[in-house]
Amino acid sequence: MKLLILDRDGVINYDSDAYIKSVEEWIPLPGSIEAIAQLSKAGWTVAVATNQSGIARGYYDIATLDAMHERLRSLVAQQGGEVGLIVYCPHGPDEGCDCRKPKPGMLKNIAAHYNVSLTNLWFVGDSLGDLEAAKAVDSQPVLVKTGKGEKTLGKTLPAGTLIFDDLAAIAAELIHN
Ligand SMILES: O=P(O)(O)OC[C@@H](O)[C@H]1O[C@@H](OP(=O)(O)O)[C@@H](O)[C@@H](O)[C@@H]1O
Ligand SMILES: [Mg+2]
Ligand SMILES: [Zn+2]
Repeated sequence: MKLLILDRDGVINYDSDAYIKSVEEWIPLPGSIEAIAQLSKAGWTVAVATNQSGIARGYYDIATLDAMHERLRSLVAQQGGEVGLIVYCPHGPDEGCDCRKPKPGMLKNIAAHYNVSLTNLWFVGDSLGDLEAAKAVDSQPVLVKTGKGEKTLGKTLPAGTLIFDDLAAIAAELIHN
């Protein structure tokens, strides 16, 4: 099956150093909803793996997070597509969980859900931790320049990292090649 895993903040929606704390603050990046819908209609399953330490920090609750993801699903459905499994890490950096990126726990979870190999599976992110999570399980790290991507570009990237301007460019590449 054609499975693509996306980071959320900075890839699908605008990110903020103050966290995305409400549905109102959850604003899709230009072209991202269309890109997901087009990928979905082209036979791709689009899943999401997102760190949400704002839960542990008390900035917002699970119900609010679920409402953001319902909004994402609704917007993509309005364009004739659908969003696959959305997995999040609600823990803080000091809790030592197995799911917080750069650990690959969420990627493993999603691959197991769909019963597919992680090898060379594209994982799209804007932060170095996203790319490192992909590398840790021999998936393909893919950096977008949106969100924190431009800043991440200045760091040492995992070997073989692919770089795209945004999610729309990735959709064009995957659908037309
Ligand atoms: O990019 P994804 O994984 O979808 O989500 C990132 C968010 O959970 C937040 O992650 C935080 O990092 P810390 O969790 O505080 O290290 C900060 O980078 C925030 O700016 C950001 O909104
Ligand atoms: Mg991000
Ligand atoms: Zn976690």
